[in-house]
Amino acid sequence: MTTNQLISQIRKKKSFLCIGLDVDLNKIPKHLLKEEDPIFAFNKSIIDATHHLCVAYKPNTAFYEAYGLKGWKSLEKTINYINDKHPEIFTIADAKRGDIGNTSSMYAKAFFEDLAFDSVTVAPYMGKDSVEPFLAFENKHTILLALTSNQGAFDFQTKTIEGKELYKHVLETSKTWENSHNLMYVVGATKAEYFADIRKIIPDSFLLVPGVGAQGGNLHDVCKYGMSANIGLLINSSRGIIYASNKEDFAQAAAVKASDMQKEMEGFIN
Ligand SMILES: O=c1ccn([C@@H]2O[C@H](COP(=O)(O)O)[C@@H](O)[C@H]2O)c(=O)[nH]1
Repeated sequence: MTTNQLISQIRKKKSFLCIGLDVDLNKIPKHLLKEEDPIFAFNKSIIDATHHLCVAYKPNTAFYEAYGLKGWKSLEKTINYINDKHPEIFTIADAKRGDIGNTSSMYAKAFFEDLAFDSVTVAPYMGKDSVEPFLAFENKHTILLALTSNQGAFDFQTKTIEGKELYKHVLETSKTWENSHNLMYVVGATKAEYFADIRKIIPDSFLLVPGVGAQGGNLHDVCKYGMSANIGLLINSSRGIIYASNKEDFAQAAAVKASDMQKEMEGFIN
């Protein structure tokens, strides 16, 4: 998917909501456990109930890898279902990959070719040659971890090196890499006070923003300080939406939560 297609979808739906599909068999409604593939059955119901309210879905691969081969099959069925039924929706494999170039190329093939995701999250720690193999895929997007939503972000990412915080080095240096137009960045909603500085370095790039809801981040502040001329935000909520109810009405309850967020977002789109 091109960035322009993503922007058109945002303007059409008046939403920049990304729903995180982080499926935990201990949290889904009990009646689904008798299905042949409970994870896919859960995702299908959530997608059917929310696709008109969001512009992106983000399965975190950990929640599928934890169930071995069966989990990976559920992930494959989920991405195929989204791509078949709602090809306009942007898909994110939250896998946080990155390795020596030779290995990164295989990660990129796995997520962009085999699973046909539009984007994958990648850790910047191993540098240019670990990220460029992902960037080589045109109309696929590499979402680099810049300033994450967790407390541990302060261990390294905000430390000053040569007069500048590490996350700023990540933003500035990554802009010089080949095919950097295919980059987006992860910035946590819990770090709203950093958005103005971040926008000085990357005014137009899309930011994937996790951390609203369950982690305490605030949608209003993220929009106020993080929005670009072309919106430039994908705000993710996972647990806050998909576990709104653990009863038979779980999909409708998820749609109500997603609709509340979409309505708040609508106010920021002109
Ligand atoms: O900085 C980061 C990067 C990724 N995540 C992931 O996003 C979702 C958040 O889930 P919630 O239930 O809405 O808290 C999850 O998959 C994280 O692994 C993040 O939270 N922060």
